[in-house]
Amino acid sequence: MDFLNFLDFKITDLLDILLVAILLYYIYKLVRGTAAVNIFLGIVFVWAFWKFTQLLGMKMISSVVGGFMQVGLIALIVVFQQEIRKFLLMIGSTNLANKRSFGKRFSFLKQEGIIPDLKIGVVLEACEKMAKNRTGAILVIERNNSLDFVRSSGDKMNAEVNLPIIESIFFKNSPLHDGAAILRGNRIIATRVILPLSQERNIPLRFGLRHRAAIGITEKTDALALVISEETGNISYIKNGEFIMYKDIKELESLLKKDLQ
Ligand SMILES: Nc1ncnc2c1ncn2[C@@H]1O[C@H](COP(=O)(O)OP(=O)(O)OP(=O)(O)O)[C@@H](O)[C@H]1O
Repeated sequence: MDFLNFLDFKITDLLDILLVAILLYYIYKLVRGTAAVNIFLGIVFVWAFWKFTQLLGMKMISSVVGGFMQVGLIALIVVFQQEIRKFLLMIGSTNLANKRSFGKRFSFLKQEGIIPDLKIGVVLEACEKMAKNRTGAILVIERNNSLDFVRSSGDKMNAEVNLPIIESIFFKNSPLHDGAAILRGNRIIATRVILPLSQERNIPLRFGLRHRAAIGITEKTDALALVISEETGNISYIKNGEFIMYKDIKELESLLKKDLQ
């Protein structure tokens, strides 16, 4: 009854499947919308062709393609160098001390001590005011992945989140208004930050660099972004590289509360 062996399903098998699923999800997240998808499909095609020629016993062509596949691993590292970098960055920048439940117990791991929770109401009030005045802004809210790797591209700050500070950062004539502000808990930890731009090709043309930058950082990390459009005064909520729709500011507030729990 060898064919029934697959019924011998252990808990480690379940864990195995789960880990592969998570790995595939992260790979998908990294390559989505980039040229890497086409390269990956190209590799799959060459591999399928190689197996096909082997099956038909076409020795010469299969040894040529086989030779190519043998150096495949090195080629993969070269071709996917950017994606591998991002993947390692994503894992390496996971800030365990920032995890809400975990972090409260292990807050001594953080150099800056216990960080108070973000006052979402204050942030949204500032967003509404800026939207009314057509002041463009990007606020990036850190969650579990540390944003230190982008923080260094801007100016460090350590100010409590409050309405006048947010408004004055993004005030058009302020020297700080360009780029993004990063929030960690209830503190603004950087301004004028340059975010990585998303390479996604399906972003509607009406969205420019500000929105592309917010999509970029939320694709690469688990941060949340609020973007105020200078052109339309719309407040966009961006998570996992996608625009999250909401009806009104109350709904946005509850979405943010949920995502920051
Ligand atoms: N990589 C980046 N990181 C952070 N901020 C950026 C980045 N690129 C552009 N910005 C910000 O976006 C501003 C330009 O916005 P742009 O008009 O291109 O975007 P938009 O998405 O159309 O927004 P809006 O609707 O406000 O016009 C810049 O002045 C700068 O402050």
